[in-house]
Amino acid sequence: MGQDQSSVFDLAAVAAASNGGNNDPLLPPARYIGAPQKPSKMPYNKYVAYDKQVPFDFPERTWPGKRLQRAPRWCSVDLRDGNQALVNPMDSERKLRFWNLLVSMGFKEIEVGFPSASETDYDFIRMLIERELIPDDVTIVVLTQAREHLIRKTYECLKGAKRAIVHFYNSVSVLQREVVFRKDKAGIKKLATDAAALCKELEGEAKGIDLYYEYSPESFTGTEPEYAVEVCNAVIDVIKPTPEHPMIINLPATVEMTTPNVFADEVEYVSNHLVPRDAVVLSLHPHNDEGMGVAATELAVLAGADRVEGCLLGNGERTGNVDLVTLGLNFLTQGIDPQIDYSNVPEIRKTVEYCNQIKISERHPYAGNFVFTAFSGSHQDAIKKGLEARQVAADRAGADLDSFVWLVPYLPIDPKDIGRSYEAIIRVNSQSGKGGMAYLLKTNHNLDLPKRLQVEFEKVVQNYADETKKEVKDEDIWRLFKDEYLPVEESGATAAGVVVGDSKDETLEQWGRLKLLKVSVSSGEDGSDTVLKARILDRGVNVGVDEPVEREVSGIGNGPIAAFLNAVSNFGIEASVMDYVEHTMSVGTDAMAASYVECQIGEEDNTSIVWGVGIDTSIVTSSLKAIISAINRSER
Ligand SMILES: CC(=O)SCCNC(=O)CCNC(=O)[C@H](O)C(C)(C)COP(=O)(O)OP(=O)(O)OC[C@H]1O[C@@H](n2cnc3c(N)ncnc32)[C@H](O)[C@@H]1OP(=O)(O)O
Ligand SMILES: CC(C)C(=O)C(=O)O
Ligand SMILES: [Mg+2]
Repeated sequence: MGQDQSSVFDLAAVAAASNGGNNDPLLPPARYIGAPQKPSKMPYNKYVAYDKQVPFDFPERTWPGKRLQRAPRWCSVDLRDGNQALVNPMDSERKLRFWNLLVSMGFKEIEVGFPSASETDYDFIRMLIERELIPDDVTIVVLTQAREHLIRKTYECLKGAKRAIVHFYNSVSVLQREVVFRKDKAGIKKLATDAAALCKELEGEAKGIDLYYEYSPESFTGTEPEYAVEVCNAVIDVIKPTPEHPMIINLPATVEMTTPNVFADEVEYVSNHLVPRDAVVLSLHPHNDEGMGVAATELAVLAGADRVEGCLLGNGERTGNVDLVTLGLNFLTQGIDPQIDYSNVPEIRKTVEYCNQIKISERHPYAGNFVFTAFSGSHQDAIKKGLEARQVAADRAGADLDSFVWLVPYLPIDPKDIGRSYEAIIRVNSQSGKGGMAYLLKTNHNLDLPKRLQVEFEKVVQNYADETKKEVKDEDIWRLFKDEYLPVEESGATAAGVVVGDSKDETLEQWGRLKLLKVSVSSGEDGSDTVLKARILDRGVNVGVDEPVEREVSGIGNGPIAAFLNAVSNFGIEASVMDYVEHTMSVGTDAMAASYVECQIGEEDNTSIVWGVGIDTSIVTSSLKAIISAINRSER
C-alpha cells in the first residue's frame, strides 16, 4: 500500500471519533419503566460500526420475501476447519472415526484437510486414497493457501484420487490487505488469479482425477462486496468452469461482523454478479463470532446460496463454524428433508465429542442434555397435555403415532426422530407445578392421578423441593408417594415394573393405623345389599406405642365401598366417599388396578377431606385399600 493512501486505522479512528459506532445520543430514549439506564463504562467508541467499515447498500434485495424450500448442498469442514481449531488436532484414528461418521450420515462433500500444513493431514488423505476408503459418491476437498509451494504439495497429495476439489483461498478484506499482505486491490487479485493459473497448469500432473475447484475470498465479511465480486470473477475467468463442470465460489464469514440481514444482502449481490452464474456453485462458510451463524446461513440461503460449509455441533475456529446439526434439523422442522441422516444425534454427539475432545453445552440445540427437558410447571403441563392430545388425534385418525404430525407445545421436534427419548422431558424442581410429577408418576409408575389428588400431592413434592433445594428425581417422587399414600403396604407385588410398597425400602418407615389383611364380599340374603367381612390390623391411634390387634369387622351397604365404610365405623371412624377413580395399570393375568378415593373423614365440625390410594390385583380390594389410605392419612 502506497504512502499516500490512508491507513485503515486512520479511517476507522475518524469514523470512531465522529460517532463511528451508530451510537446516537440524540435519539429519544426507549420507553422504559422505573429508573433510566445509565451510560456504562464500556469502551464502545473504540469500535466502528460495520456499515462504516464496509459501506454497502442493496435495495434490490429479494431474499426477505422468500422461504426455505430445499436443503442446500452440504459440505463438512470438520476434518479441516474444525480440526485446525483443536488444542490437540486429531490423529489419524480420530480423523478416520470422524470420516466414517460423516460418510454414514450421507455427506457427499467432505473437506479432509490441509495437506500442505502437516504430515498428519497429508498422510490421512493418502490413506483415504490408497486404502480406497472414499466411496464413489463422496468427493474430498483439500484446502491450500494461494501460495505456489503449498499448491504443489496439495496436488502431490491427491495422486490416485478419483475425484477431488482443490480449494484455494486468500484473504481479500480491507484490513488484511493492509496489515497481512501489504498489497493493494490489484495485488491481492493477482494472488488469487496466479493461484488459479498454477492450478490449471498442475492439472497435467493430476491425470485421472476428476478435478474441480473452489475459491474462497477469505474474510469476505470484511470486504467491499463489489471488490469480492471482481476477484471472484477474475478467478472464474482463469478456471473457466462450465455448467457441466462448475466451480465453487465460497463466501466465508471468516469473522461474523454484522447482522444476518446484511450478510444476506451481500450474498444476494454476489450471486447476481458472478459470471457465468450457471457455472458457479455459490457456497457459504459462516462462522459464529456474534452467535448468529445459523441465522445468517438461513437468510443467505434465501439470498441465493447453493451450498453450505460447516461443522457438526459447531466446532471450528473461535466460536466455531456454523453448526450443521442445528441447520439440518431446522430444515427438518420446516418439513424439508435435510438429506443428511440425523436420526441418531446421541451417537453423532458421542463421536464428535470424542474426536474433538470438546464437550458441548447442556443447552446445545437438539443435542444438549437439557433440550428435551422442562423444569417449569406451565411448560410441563402444556407438554403433558400436548402429548396426550396428539395421541388422541392420532387414534382418531387411525394413524401410526410415530409418523403422525408433530405439534407439541415447547417441543419443536419429536425427540424420537433424532434418537432421543422422552425419558428426560420432564424433570421436577421447585419451579415445577403438579404437571411434572403427574407426568412422571404416569410414565414411570402407571399411575394416572386425578386432578385434585395431583394438587394435594404436589404440595408434598413442593415442600420436599423447597427443603432440599435440588431437583426432585423420579425415585424421590416415588418414595414420597409411597410414604404418603401407601405406607402400610408390604407385599412388594409388581406389575408393569411397579413395586408397590417395596418392603426392602428401608428408608421408609411404615406408619398408619389400619391395614387391610383380608376381605370377602357377598350379596345380602335378598340379593340387594352387599355384605362385607374384613380382617383389619389396628395398630392403634398411637402407632408403635399401642399394641397391634387384628379385628374381624363386617358391614353392609349397597356396594362393596358402602359396606366397607359401614365396617370401619366399628373403629369409631366416620367416612364418606366424595370422588372415586380407578384404572388398570397393566394388562395380563397379574394386572394391577389403582384406585383413588377422595374421602370426608370425621364428623360435623371435625372433618377433613383427604385422598387415599390403593393398588391391588383386585379392583375391589384396591378401592378398599384406598379408603384405608385416606383414613390413615386423616389421622397422621
Ligand atoms: C480462515 C482460515 O481458516 S484459513 C485456514 C487456516 N488454516 C491454517 O492456517 C492451518 C494450517 N496452516 C499451517 O500449517 C501454516 O499456516 C502453513 C503450513 C500452511 C503455512 O505456514 P507458513 O509458511 O509458516 O506461513 P503462514 O501461514 O504463517 O503465512 C504467512 C505468510 O503467508 C501469507 N499468506 C497467508 N495466507 C495466505 C493465502 N491464503 N494465500 C497466500 N498467501 C498467504 C502471509 O501473507 C504471510 O506472508 P509473508 O510471510 O510474506 O508475510
Ligand atoms: C479457508 C476459509 C474458507 C475459512 O476457513 C474461513 O474463511 O473461515
Ligand atoms: Mg473457517
